[in-house]
Amino acid sequence: MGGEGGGDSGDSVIHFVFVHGASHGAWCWYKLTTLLDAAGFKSTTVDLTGAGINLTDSNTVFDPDHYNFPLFSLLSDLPPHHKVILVGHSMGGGSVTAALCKFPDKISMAVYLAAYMVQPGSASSTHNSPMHLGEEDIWEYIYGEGVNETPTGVIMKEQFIRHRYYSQSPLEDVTLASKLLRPAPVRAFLGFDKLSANPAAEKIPRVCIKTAKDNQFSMLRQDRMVENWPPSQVYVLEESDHSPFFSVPTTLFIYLLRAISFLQS
Ligand SMILES: CC[C@H]1c2cc3[nH]c4c(c3C)C(=O)[C@H](C(=O)OC)c4c3nc(cc4[nH]c(cc(n2)[C@@H]1C)c(C(C)=O)c4C)[C@@H](C)[C@@H]3CCC(=O)O
Repeated sequence: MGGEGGGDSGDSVIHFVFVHGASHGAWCWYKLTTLLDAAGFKSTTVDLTGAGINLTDSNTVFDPDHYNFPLFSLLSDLPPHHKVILVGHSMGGGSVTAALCKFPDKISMAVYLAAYMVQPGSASSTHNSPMHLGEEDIWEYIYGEGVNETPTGVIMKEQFIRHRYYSQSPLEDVTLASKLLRPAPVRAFLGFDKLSANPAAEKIPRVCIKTAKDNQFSMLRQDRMVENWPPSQVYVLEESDHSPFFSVPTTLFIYLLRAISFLQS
């Protein structure tokens, strides 16, 4: 787990839990959690299995439940009646949806930030995927089980990182991220669209925050996700690249506060 902030551990405080995207870790939320903690909210960031400072080799993570385990364990350890606002970035949206299905009574709102938002039980197929294995030359694959097998890991090639992930972000953050990104578990991701339909998960309000200057996840693709599984609120971060936690942390902070103002108390 990445870390926790906020002095008050009581049930009354609004608690955000942040889930990183592919190759990222709890570290990527440092600006946003600083803002939230200073404003009196509680924030928790998680390192999924094989990410951030989690010690597992991501090439051994084949299953979504194994990948999501640190998030599931955090949610299952919450005190009774304590609910969190779950925020997922990019492929972290898949982990958020899995958590909605497994712990619907622990989540008051799910926020998808430039994120994978696919309805559980909707028959998706890899030909709809914006990222086929081998589709573009921007990815470095790791074949942990041999070259004739499905890759076990994937990471963006160094020369594409700045443009694709962080084009509008401060250079210091690009430098930091370049040193911290780790291979992502391809096989666990391939299981993300296998969730069954879940009526309890459908009842939880979902918010989509789109990123307009995103060179990784185009607005067209983001719009398609919203059309396919309409959320209750949609926001657009006009000046954001794929990584709003670096490029526009203050606007993101304001949008999160606006989103939660619609929660029933
Ligand atoms: C191994 C294929 C697997 C997959 C991997 C993957 N997806 C993203 C990354 C990787 C390695 C990223 O780095 C990026 C991200 O998380 O940035 C931090 C990814 C995205 N994936 C998205 C949507 C999306 N992905 C898939 C499928 C896969 N991604 C494979 C299972 C789907 C579908 C329908 O199958 C969808 C909708 C976005 C949230 C981001 C950006 C995607 C892009 O490259 O346009």
